[in-house]
Amino acid sequence: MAYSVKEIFYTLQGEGANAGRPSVFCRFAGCNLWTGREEDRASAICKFCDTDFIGTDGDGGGKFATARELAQAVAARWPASTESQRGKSQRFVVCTGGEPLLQLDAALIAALHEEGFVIAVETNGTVAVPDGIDWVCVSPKIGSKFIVERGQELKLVYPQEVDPDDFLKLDFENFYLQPKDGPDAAASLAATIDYCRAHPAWRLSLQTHKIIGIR
Ligand SMILES: C[S@@+](CC[C@H](N)C(=O)[O-])C[C@H]1O[C@@H](n2cnc3c(N)ncnc32)[C@H](O)[C@@H]1O
Ligand SMILES: Nc1nc2[nH]cc(C(=O)O)c2c(=O)[nH]1
Ligand code: SF4
Ligand SMILES: [Mg+2]
Repeated sequence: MAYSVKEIFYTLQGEGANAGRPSVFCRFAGCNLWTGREEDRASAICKFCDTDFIGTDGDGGGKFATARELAQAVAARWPASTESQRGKSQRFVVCTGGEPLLQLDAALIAALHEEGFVIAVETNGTVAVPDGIDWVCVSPKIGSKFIVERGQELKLVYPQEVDPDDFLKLDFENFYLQPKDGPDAAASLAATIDYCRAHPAWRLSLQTHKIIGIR
């Protein structure tokens, strides 16, 4: 199948349990919870998205005809001079979007593994997770049909119209609350800090890339 990719870039994972880890980000175009157009935001299921995921015109973006071609484009972003530290490749790719699981399939998972990558995904939890992904981060959106009940990391944007503790029964290794960025960012941060202090099963996830001014 062909893949539509907004952008591919090398940065540090900013969020959650892998914050600080050098990573290639592969941002797929398109989402099932918002068109990405501002005029549709108010009527979207997911209304607080901070990302431009429309089209394939970003840095390193494009339409890729095969899994192998896309995996090679991801690998080309990993700096060659850093190969094999501490006796092994540190190659790490974060598949995000948009909603990456609308496109990430078995062929692409195999091709990224062949290129030596550990594969992480950032997903909204409405699409079944294919086998073989190494790190699954699920970020539920209230109002959507949530189906992914296990993974490495549940990262809930806060506040939303839900009690976060309702998610603690699910089978995740890490539970993070991430303050909702946007017009009420300061209030969201304060509320998130309060919630974590009162409910210590949760840890604070800051969007550190925004704080330090990288992508
Ligand atoms: C842009 S989404 C793409 C992946 C997937 N569609 C999802 O929602 O998980 C990547 C991450 O950014 C988070 N995010 C999006 N908008 C945000 C905002 N305004 N404030 C904080 N986190 C946000 C999402 O919840 C998700 O964890
Ligand atoms: N540095 C950095 N870390 C991130 N973690 C999740 C992101 C995303 O948009 O999925 C993101 C992003 O856009 N940049
Ligand atoms: S589900 Fe993810 S990509 Fe889609 S609109 Fe929401 S935050 Fe953005
Ligand atoms: Mg982002």
